[in-house]
Formats: sequence, structure tokens, C-alpha cells
Amino acid sequence: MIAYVINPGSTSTKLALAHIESSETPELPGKLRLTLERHEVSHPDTQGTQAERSAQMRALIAQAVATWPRPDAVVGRGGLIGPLRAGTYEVTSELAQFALNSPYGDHASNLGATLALELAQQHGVPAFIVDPPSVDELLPEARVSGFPGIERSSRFHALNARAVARRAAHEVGKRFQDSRIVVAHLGGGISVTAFAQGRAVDTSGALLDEGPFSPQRAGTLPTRALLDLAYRTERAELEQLLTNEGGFKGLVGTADLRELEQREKTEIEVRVVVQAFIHQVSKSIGAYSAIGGRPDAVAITGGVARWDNLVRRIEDNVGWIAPVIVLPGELELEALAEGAGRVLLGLEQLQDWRATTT
Ligand SMILES: Nc1ncnc2c1ncn2[C@@H]1O[C@H](COP(=O)(O)OP(=O)(O)O)[C@@H](O)[C@H]1O
Ligand SMILES: CCCC(=O)OP(=O)(O)O
Repeated sequence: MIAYVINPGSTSTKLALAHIESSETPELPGKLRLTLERHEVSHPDTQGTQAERSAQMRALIAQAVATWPRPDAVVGRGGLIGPLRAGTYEVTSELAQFALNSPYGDHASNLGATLALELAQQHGVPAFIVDPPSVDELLPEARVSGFPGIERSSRFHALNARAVARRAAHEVGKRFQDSRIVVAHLGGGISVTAFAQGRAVDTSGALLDEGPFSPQRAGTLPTRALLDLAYRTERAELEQLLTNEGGFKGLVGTADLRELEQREKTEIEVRVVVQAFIHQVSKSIGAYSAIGGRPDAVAITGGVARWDNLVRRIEDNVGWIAPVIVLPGELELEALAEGAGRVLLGLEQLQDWRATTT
């Protein structure tokens, strides 16, 4: 089987030509063998209008796939399309349009369904999305916020976190469905999620929800201080500031942690903020490790997990909880290909978007 894989991010779109075949054995039911040819398309300049940037991106993607063999399906990263179960969904025009104008928030992943559908229609094959960031499997007690009318939500790196949790469970000799895993995704966004028996039972979220600050997002803030800030800042402007001018960007002037890895060695104010990040991530891992019993493993992933010395300091704080599995970068292209492959090979049923919205 051949699948085109499309993963739109905030700064680039990652693509892959995936060759997928079953490698099932009685001991490993549903196991797939994947071969991925990876490509990356840097996003056009941000000067143009949304429509111009979108047209430029489509042209660059079309150019990248022009010589690829005909696919059996196209699979894209899903978007914020409402609370739903984890799984693989067929992209319809309705789903694609909903994602483009989602009432659940704006994010680069909202474009994945449309890009997949457009390419799939050119080849007369189905388009899929897998484990969108709005996967919502929270425990009822995890939804309670502490104030009437405010409910905690589930918006996190579901695609990568689930794939990493599966990998971590395997590394400690467990099946994902029979394990407890805490996953800290340290990327452009940060999310810390507790998985129990294959379900994301609680998460910090990643889009101005809760949790540690990120390279440019604010994370959880003291409520009183946030109230004061809210009453002297126009709402849309404040949302933009907390989303793009918070975190490391707001505190030490850059969201590039490769730069900060060097600056930390000589600049005390950078070292304090890096230590604060480690402190917050460690606290969050500890909190999400206290749900239903000690986890079988803690996994640290995302681009920031490439900072070895930073990850080591987090491990020093949380290593007493459970074995720490480090998977720098992300497994999103693999997870998208596997999700499509499981359906194409008849190993898994499609989820129905309209029926499964929780
Ligand atoms: N080798 C590295 N060392 C430290 N930080 C890194 C490294 N590589 C990437 N990062 C940081 O990871 C973050 C991006 O994470 P990534 O998961 O790639 O992004 P996205 O969430 O957009 O997919 C950026 O803040 C970047 O500075
Ligand atoms: C809903 C979480 C998605 C997210 O924050 O992704 P990035 O870290 O890639 O921005």
C-alpha cells in the first residue's frame, strides 16, 4: 500500500511517501512495516494574505509529490474539529471545511484535512486524518475546573503523544492498552498527558490551556495577575501576546532553544528561565504521574527533547517515578501512515466524525 502523508506545522509542512505492509504475527497483532521517504516544505513568507500563503504552500506540495507513484490514500494531520475519540477518520468536504473555520481554535493542523482531501481527489482515492489534536478521552473528574461554567478541555499533541506512549509501553515490555504512560511533548507547544489503558485520561492541553510555558506560549499563569493583565489589555491582543509573545520568547527574547542552550552558559537570566522551564515540566510530569497509580514509564518528546542536558535535568527530577524514555522530535508522520495503513489493510475500522464527537 502507498500513502501520501501531510503534516502542516507552524513553520513548515512535513511530507512523506509511505510504503505500508502488514507484518502481523500471532504475538504482534496489527503490526505494520513502514518505509517512509521524508520531505519538508518550508512555508512561504508570511507577508502575503492567508489565501496567497495557502496557494504558495499548495504549489510547493504539488511540486514535491509530482514524481511520486499513485497513492492508495492520502492522510493528513487532523485539526481542532471538536472533542472526539482517538482513531482514523475519513475526510469529507464537510469535515475539511469545518476544520478550516473551526470554532475550537486556530492552528496549523486545521489545514491538514483540506490538503489531504485535495490531493486524494486528484487521484480518486480516500483521504484520512488520524488522532486529531482535539482527541478528548478525559476522565469526568478531569473535566472539572473548580468554577461553574468553566470546563477543562482536551487539546493536545494527541497524534505524537499516543504514538510515543505506544513506543514507551513497548520499551518497558507492555502493550499500550495495558499500561500507564505519562508523555511530555516539548515542542512549539507543550503538553503533558497521562495515558491509562490506551486512553488520554488527563492532559495539560497546549493552547492557552494549562501546563508549563513553551518556547512562545505562556502556560498556566497566576489567576489574580492574569485578571489584572486582562483588564488592561484588549482580549484579542492579549490572546495573541500569550500565544506568541509568552514563554521563552517573552522572557528572554527568543523561541529558539538552540540559541538558549549556548546563552545559558554565560547569561544568568537565561539560566534562571531555563531552570524555571525544567521546574515546571518536572512538576507537571509529577502531577500527571499521580493519576490512578504510578506510571510504567515517563516519555519526553518534541523538538526540545533534542537538548540533551536539559532533558537530563528533567530526568534527575522525575527519574524516581518511572523509567524515562526520550524520543526527540516526533513520530507524527509514522503515526499518520500507521493510522491510514490500519484502515487500508482492514486491521481497524474508521471512526465516524459526526457520530463520535464526545
Ligand atoms: N537541537 C535542539 N536543541 C534545543 N532545542 C531544539 C532543538 N531542535 C529544536 N529545538 C526546539 O524545539 C522547538 C520546536 O519543537 P518542534 O517539536 O520541532 O516544533 P513543532 O511543535 O512546531 O513541531 C523550538 O523551540 C526549537 O528551538
Ligand atoms: C493542540 C496542540 C497542538 C500544538 O500545540 O502543536 P504545535 O506544538 O505543533 O504548535
